[in-house]
Amino acid sequence: MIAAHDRSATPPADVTAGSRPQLGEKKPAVSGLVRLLPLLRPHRGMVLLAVISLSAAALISLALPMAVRRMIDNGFGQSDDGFINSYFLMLLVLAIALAIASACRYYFVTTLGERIVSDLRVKTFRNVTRLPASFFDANKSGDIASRLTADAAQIKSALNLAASVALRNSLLCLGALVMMFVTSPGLSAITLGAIPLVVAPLVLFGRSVRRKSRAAQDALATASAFASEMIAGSRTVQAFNGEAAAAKRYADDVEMSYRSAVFAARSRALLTAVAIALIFGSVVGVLWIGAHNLLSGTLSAGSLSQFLLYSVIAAGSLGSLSEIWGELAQAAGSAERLFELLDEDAGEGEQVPRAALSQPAKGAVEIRDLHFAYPGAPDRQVLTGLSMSVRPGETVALVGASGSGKSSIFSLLLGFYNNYAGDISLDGCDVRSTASAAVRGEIAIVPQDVTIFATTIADNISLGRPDASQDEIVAAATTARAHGFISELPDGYRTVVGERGLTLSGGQRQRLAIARAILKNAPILLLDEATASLDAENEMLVQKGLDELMRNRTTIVIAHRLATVLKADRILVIDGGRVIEEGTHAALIRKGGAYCKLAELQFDLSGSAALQHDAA
Ligand SMILES: Nc1ncnc2c1ncn2[C@@H]1O[C@H](COP(=O)(O)OP(=O)(O)OP(=O)(O)O)[C@@H](O)[C@H]1O
Repeated sequence: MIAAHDRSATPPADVTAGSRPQLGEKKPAVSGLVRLLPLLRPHRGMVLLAVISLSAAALISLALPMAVRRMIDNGFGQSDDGFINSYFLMLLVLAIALAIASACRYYFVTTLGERIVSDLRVKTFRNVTRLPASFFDANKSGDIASRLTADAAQIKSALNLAASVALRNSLLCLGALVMMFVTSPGLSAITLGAIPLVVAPLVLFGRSVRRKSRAAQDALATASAFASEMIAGSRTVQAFNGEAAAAKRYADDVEMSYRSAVFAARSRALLTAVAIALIFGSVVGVLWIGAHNLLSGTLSAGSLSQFLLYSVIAAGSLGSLSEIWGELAQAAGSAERLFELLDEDAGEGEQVPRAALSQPAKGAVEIRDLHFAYPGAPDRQVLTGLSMSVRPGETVALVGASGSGKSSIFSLLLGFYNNYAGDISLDGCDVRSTASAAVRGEIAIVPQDVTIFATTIADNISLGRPDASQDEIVAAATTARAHGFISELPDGYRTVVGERGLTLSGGQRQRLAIARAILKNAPILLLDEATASLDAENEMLVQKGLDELMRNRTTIVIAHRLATVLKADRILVIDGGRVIEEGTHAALIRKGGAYCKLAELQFDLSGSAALQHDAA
């Protein structure tokens, strides 16, 4: 029987909408580091302490030249012994105060930097975990990880080093300029005229450094993404003798990042040279005029010394500001990359939930006229008007050629993609207008490709119910026929499994996944059977676990074995993204249509000749 719901229809226009851009395709945000400021808000107390110690250190530094002037004009000029002694004592006290203030400045600013970057990492990661499947289709996991590590580290070092020095030098520069005016307005006016000449090239160069360092970070992220993929797949790489090719590709990527970094370094070096030459050139010029003023008697020796010291402070702090400017520009590139991740819209396409699932859930699934294309390949229709319904407690098997769209149905049921046309409902509730978490709470999935995390066996089983008791975990594992092998592990349920469960066999990983689904105890079960990799004993154990899991639940199973289709209440044959046949195994074999041909290929039907006879 051809599926009653099968309707040919041209796909609605919006099916192909929703193509998701890759990270880095967007225009860089101009806000840069300024966006870090709101992160300071929760740490106001610490900010205040940092500002106080910073200002204290700057004020003390600024007081020193005044002391020098008074000493030259009053102490040395009038050979006053007592005056010199008390001034030196005061200088010592100032030096100690400066040391304490500088230490506090370093401590508070560094701690703030660490705090902000930690907060930013946590916030960004939280957002990343909520992003839709289309985001992960379009972006490499290594690149995302590199933003959370390398870019965050870059921001931290800029904040720790540069922000502390930058703020201190800005204060010093400003204070020194004011004091220069107080000391000698004439000389200061000449100095002021030189400032735009110094600042303009710095700003211009800063922009180019930022662009170049962003390119270096992007290139490094590409290399890191490739490296983490290769490390994760190291067994496959080695089995195919692909080490040399992988190493070469990584070397090429790293070389690219090196070249971008050298480019950025060249710009920064040039920036530093230009800044120092401009700043000290103007200081020398101004002092030359000051020396002539001293000779003509319009300026005292003490005042010229004071002016000299202030101009050295101003020039020195401007000089280091130019270096820090480069560092800050580099960090702005990193901040941009991190904020891109933070700004990714986790709720893309998700409307405000209007519907709520009825409780207790019954487990009815209804799909009507579903059209769907993956956002990354909007021109390729994967589902083309698929309709199916599953009653509560029923077991439905999906069969079909590879690539016919079976797993895509699971992805849509779980709400991973919203850019489809047609209707999907659970217990009469539209999936798209129900909160994703509520929909996913009703579904347990055992995927073909089981994901096991590098944590304890117990944590792996309780993924869907972190609050489950040890007894519940053991009970689920026992039902899934996993308790036996877990008990033999060195630390039992507390054994930490290798990354992606590599220290476990394929069958053991699958039984853990079944235990995970049993513990979740959801009314709807999605099962992507995977038996090809299992030996007979493991297959039997996995099958027993699955049988327990399927009892009294709505089950949709992508069937890979004959035993499953024989047990299913109904079989749906999927072809080209729609249901083309529907019925029991016997009925479909009798019909001699698409299922009959598929079953001969997919399941070894030679052993079931009797069954075919029966059907006939
Ligand atoms: N994330 C994705 N982005 C783009 N295309 C995809 C994506 N996932 C699957 N596809 C494509 O969608 C089509 C249907 O894939 P699907 O995984 O649903 O098939 P399937 O019937 O489950 O196949 P199999 O039995 O081999 O697992 C395939 O052509 C596949 O290339």
